[in-house]
Amino acid sequence: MALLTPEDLENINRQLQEADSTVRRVTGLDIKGVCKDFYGMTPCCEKVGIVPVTSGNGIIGNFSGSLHVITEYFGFDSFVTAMPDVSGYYEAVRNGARIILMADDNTFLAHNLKNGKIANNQPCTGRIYAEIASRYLKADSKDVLVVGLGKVGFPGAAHLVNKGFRVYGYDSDKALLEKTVSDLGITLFEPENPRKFSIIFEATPCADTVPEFVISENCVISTPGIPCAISRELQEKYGVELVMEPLGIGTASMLYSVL
Ligand SMILES: NC(=O)C1=CN([C@@H]2O[C@H](COP(=O)(O)OP(=O)(O)OC[C@H]3O[C@@H](n4cnc5c(N)ncnc54)[C@H](O)[C@@H]3O)[C@@H](O)[C@H]2O)C=CC1
Ligand SMILES: NCCC[C@@H](N)C(=O)NCCCC[C@H](N)C(=O)O
Repeated sequence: MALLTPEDLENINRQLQEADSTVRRVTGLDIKGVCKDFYGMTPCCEKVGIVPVTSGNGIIGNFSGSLHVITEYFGFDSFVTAMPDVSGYYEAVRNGARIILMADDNTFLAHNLKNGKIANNQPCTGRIYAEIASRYLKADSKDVLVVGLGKVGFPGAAHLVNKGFRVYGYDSDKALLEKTVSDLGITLFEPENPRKFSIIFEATPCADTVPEFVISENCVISTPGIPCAISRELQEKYGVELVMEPLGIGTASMLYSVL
């Protein structure tokens, strides 16, 4: 899995605010409003214990601190434990955490100790970015292009199929693409038969994966993928609404899903 870097998380509060204003333009709701509508739940100051984890590549400098900013932004009462790992988990529970947030190099989870619900960041991220894309107020059809059908992209594509969108899928892994087309009953997107989309959802660990010939004027590109799926130049040339943020929207989706 491509790991976050401290640079990705710089000034997370500003990144979150910018993403929120884009989501408002795209959907008419802020991120909180989309989460509330999507999950049918509203937080009421649940206490969130954030536990740093030292395994694998170890602690990412501002990861826990960013989660503290993010949880507070979405109306939760959160704290980062002084200790990491098992001691940190113990500390979180002893200090009254109702929801635990913690991540190693492979899994980022939210666990509600009271109702037993547990969430994984990858599917939660895919679904919420797909949900935001599906609510685009200026969409010209129900056709959606999905680029990247992995642990984030596949759940997002499945969500769009369930919502009745016509999903055109593309992934550089041909075997995965073929299997996903048959599993989800989506349409294989063939770059040799170019067409434009007003809704695009991207979830790959590569830059510039969305080619110019699929971008329509004022389209929405909803993309958790890091680095960015299009250049700043293309974004400005087509007036693209770019929904992109490195951690907060996916974390909000996890938290709402365990309420
Ligand atoms: N913003 C956020 O909150 C989050 C962002 N991410 C990011 O989302 C991205 C995807 O994560 P995962 O789904 O876990 O990775 P993954 O490795 O499971 O899936 C990525 C998929 O993209 C495909 N791909 C790679 N390059 C491509 C290209 N040039 N064109 C088309 N397809 C291409 C791969 O074949 C793979 O199927 C990563 O960059 C990850 O860091 C992940 C979780 C949360
Ligand atoms: N964008 C959300 C998905 C994050 C994921 N790609 C990642 O970097 N996971 C590694 C997190 C490691 C955290 C570390 N163990 C700590 O606790 O600081």
